[in-house]
Amino acid sequence: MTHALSLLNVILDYPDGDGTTKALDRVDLKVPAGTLTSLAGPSGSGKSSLLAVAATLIRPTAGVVLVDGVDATALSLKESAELRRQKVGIVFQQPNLLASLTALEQLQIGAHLRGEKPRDARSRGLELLDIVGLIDAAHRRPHQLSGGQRQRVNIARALMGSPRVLLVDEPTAALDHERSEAVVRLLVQVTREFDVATVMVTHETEFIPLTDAVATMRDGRLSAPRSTATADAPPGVRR
Ligand SMILES: Nc1ncnc2c1ncn2[C@@H]1O[C@H](COP(=O)(O)OP(=O)(O)OP(=O)(O)O)[C@@H](O)[C@H]1O
Repeated sequence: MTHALSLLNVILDYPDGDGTTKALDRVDLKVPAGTLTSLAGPSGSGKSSLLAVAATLIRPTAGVVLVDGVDATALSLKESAELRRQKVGIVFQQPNLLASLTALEQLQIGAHLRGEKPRDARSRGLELLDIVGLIDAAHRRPHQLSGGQRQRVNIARALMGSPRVLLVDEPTAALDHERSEAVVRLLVQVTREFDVATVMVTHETEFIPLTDAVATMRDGRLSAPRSTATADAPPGVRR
């Protein structure tokens, strides 16, 4: 089986006064394309650090990060930025949409920066807005969208560059229960549809059964991912 994302024996030390804080301690994680792994664990356990290393935003102290088979830790900063641009989509907790741009324009701006043809970017943007259920809101600005709709734009924007790896940081933190479940279901759907390897940090354990696997961080150590296929879904959560 090929893994679009692999972290092998990854260590991340942050300087902390005279010593260091071990944010990631010999972490191993392999995420096959087309699957979504939930990342759980208490505050301060290292979840955001893991996402940042997987996103090639932070270089680990030791270990290997393979993105679509390429060792990001062996690249120059410029080369790893290019790898990130081509292969990694990131969905931050807050959508951080630009207030003056429509939903479609939020998607087009990244494509413009990547030098893509405006016409191609427009049609891909519309296709993605359709997939996330926002085709009728394509020309609305952020203040005309609900929190759930803004998060959908955020997800569509992360998919614009056709990433191989999608990293999602607590996408439901600001949403009510119904919208949270819809966003997690959407993430599973796009993971399948675009055959992307997705990692989602979440505190909402009740939605984990909707995803393919779960791994738990504790004090920088990551448990081996466990398939959710046999896990009992909590009442009210349909698989
Ligand atoms: N830039 C930094 N410099 C120094 N220490 C840091 C830095 N970022 C995180 N840490 C430390 O690394 C450890 C892991 O933090 P991290 O933010 O990855 O955890 P987390 O599980 O994402 O927490 P939360 O759920 O609260 O976001 C913590 O001890 C934290 O204090």
